[in-house]
Amino acid sequence: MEIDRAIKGSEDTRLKTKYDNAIYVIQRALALYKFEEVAFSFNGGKDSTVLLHLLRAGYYLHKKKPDSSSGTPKNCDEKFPLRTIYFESPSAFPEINSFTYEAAETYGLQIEVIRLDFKSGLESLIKEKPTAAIFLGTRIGDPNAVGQEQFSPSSPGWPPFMRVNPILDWSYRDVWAFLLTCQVPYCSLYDQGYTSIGSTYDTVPNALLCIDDSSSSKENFKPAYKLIDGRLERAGRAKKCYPSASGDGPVISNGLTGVDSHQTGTLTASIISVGDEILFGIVEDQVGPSLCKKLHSIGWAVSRTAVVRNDIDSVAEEVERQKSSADMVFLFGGVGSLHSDVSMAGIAKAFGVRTAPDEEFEEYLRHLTGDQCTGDRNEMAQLPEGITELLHHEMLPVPLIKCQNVIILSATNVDELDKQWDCLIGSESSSSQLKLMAPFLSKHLSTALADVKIAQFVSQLCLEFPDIRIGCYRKSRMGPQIVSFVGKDHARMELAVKALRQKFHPEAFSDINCG
Ligand SMILES: Cc1cc2nc3c(=O)[nH]c(=O)nc-3n(C[C@H](O)[C@H](O)[C@H](O)COP(=O)(O)O)c2cc1C
Ligand SMILES: Nc1ncnc2c1ncn2[C@@H]1O[C@H](COP(=O)(O)OP(=O)(O)OP(=O)(O)O)[C@@H](O)[C@H]1O
Ligand SMILES: [Mg+2]
Repeated sequence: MEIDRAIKGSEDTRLKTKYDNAIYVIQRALALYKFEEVAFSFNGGKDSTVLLHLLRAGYYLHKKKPDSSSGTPKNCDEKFPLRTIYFESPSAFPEINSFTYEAAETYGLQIEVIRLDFKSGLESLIKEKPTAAIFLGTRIGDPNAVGQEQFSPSSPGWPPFMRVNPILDWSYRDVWAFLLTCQVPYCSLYDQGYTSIGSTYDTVPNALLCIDDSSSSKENFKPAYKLIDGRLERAGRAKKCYPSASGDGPVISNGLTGVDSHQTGTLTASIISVGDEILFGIVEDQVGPSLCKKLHSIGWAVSRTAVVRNDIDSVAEEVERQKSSADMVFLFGGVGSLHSDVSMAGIAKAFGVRTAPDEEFEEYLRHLTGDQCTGDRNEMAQLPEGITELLHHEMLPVPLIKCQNVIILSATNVDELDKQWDCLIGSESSSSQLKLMAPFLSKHLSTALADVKIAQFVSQLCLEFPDIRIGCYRKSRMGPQIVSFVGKDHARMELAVKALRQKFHPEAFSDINCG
C-alpha cells in the first residue's frame, strides 16, 4: 500500500508516530462499527485529504489482518468503497468541488452529496441509512474541536452518531509533512496561498504567504506548506478567525489583559510556588520573595503567597482560589516534562479545561531541544486548551505562558526570574497592559521600646493612616522591634512616621534600611 510504504520509508519519526496513532484509531473504529454504518465526511480540504489517505491505509491494513478462522490473509484490492458524505454548498470554491469529485472517482469512494446544512443533512442521512460513526478531519485548533476527543459522540441536539477524529492531535506542520511525504494530490488552492478553506465569501489567500513583488501588478502567494506558524492557518478566513484566548482574532499578542478596568488604585497579585522540595525544606524558595519585591516596585500589592505540593489537585485548588481573588496570579515550579511537573494540568483543572498540544509552543521547544522527546508527543507542549496565550519576547528562547490571569514563570532561581521579569514588563506591547503603577515606598524604624509601650499608639496610627500599611516585626525575640510603613504617598508616609515619633522620646526610634 503506497501510503504505508511512504511513511515507513520516511525518516520523520514524529510523522510516523502521528501516522501510527491515527491508523490505530481508524482500525479500532473499523473493528467497532459495521463497515456499512461508517461514513467519511469529505470536503476536499487538506485535513480531509490527509484523512482520506489514512483511511485508505487503515482499511487496507485492517483487511490484510489474517482471518482468524482460516489463518490466511483476506483478499484485499485497493478499491475503497467507504461511504463518503460531502455537503456541497453553492458558495464552495469550484476548485474544491472538482477536487472532491475527482478524488471520489480516483479512489472509488461511494460519495453521497448532501445539499442541506450540516445538522438537517445528517438528520436525513441517519434516517435513510443507519450511520453509527463518521470520520472527520477535525484538528485541535479548529474552532469546533474544543472539548473533542478522538471518539466524541455528536453534541446534544445533533442526531446521534460517533464522531471519529483520527487526526485530532495533528498540527498544521504534520498535515503538510504527510501530504508532501506521500506525494498525494491536494486541492490546487493550497498552492495559491490558501491555508484553510471555507466558502468563497469568507476565504482569501493567507496574507502571511504574500510575495513582496513590486514588478508584478498581481498579488502572488507562496504555497500553503510554506506557512511557518501553523496557528495562523486561519488568517485567510475573513469572518471566522482563529479565536485567540483574548478573543481578538489571530494576532498573538503579548497581552497581559484583564486588568484594564483598574485604571486607578492598586492591583493585587498572588504568587504560587509549586514544589515538594520547598515543603520538605530541602530547597529554600528565593523566587517568591524576589517576585514580591518586583511587584511592589511596580506598585502591585501581593495579597498572598502559597507553596503547594507537586500534585494536580493541590495546584488546581490554589489556582482556583487565587484566580478569582487576585488581579494576576504568578505561578512557578512544576513546569517541565517530568512526572512531578503537573502545574499545567493543575491550571487546566482549575479553569475546567483539558490540556491539548500547542503547536506553536511545541515548535519553540523543538528549536530548543531538537527531536529529543521520546514519547509520541512532547508533554511540555500540552497546554490548557482555549485559555492559553504565549507571551513572546526576543530575549526569551521560549515564550512565557499565560492562562487568563495566571502567568506561568519557568524561572527556577533569581537570575532567571530577573530575566523573565524584564521581558514581562520590558516589551513595548506588554508594558501598557501589565500596568506599571506608582511603586510602593517603605520606611522602617527600629526601637528598643517594649511592645506594650508602643502597641496602643501604633493601633491608633493605623486608624489615622488607613492608606499606609503599618506593621511591626522583630528579627529576634530579644532584639529591637521594627515598625514598618509601606505606602505610595511619600508625604503621607512621612506624616505617619512623624506622628509616631512625636509620641515618644526623640531618640526612641532610629531609621534603618531594610533593603
Ligand atoms: C459530519 C459532521 C458532523 C458534525 N457534528 C457536529 C456536532 O456533533 N456538534 C456540532 O456542534 N457541530 C457538528 N458539526 C459542525 C462542525 O462542528 C462545524 O461547524 C463544521 O465542520 C464547519 O466548520 P467550519 O466552521 O470550520 O467551516 C458537524 C459537521 C459535520 C460535517
Ligand atoms: N462541506 C463539508 N462536507 C463534508 N465534510 C466537511 C465539510 N466541511 C467540513 N467537513 C468536515 O470537517 C472537517 C474539518 O473541516 P475543516 O474546514 O477544518 O478542514 P478541511 O476542510 O479538511 O481543511 P482546511 O482547514 O484546509 O479547510 C473536514 O476535514 C471534514 O471532515
Ligand atoms: Mg475547510
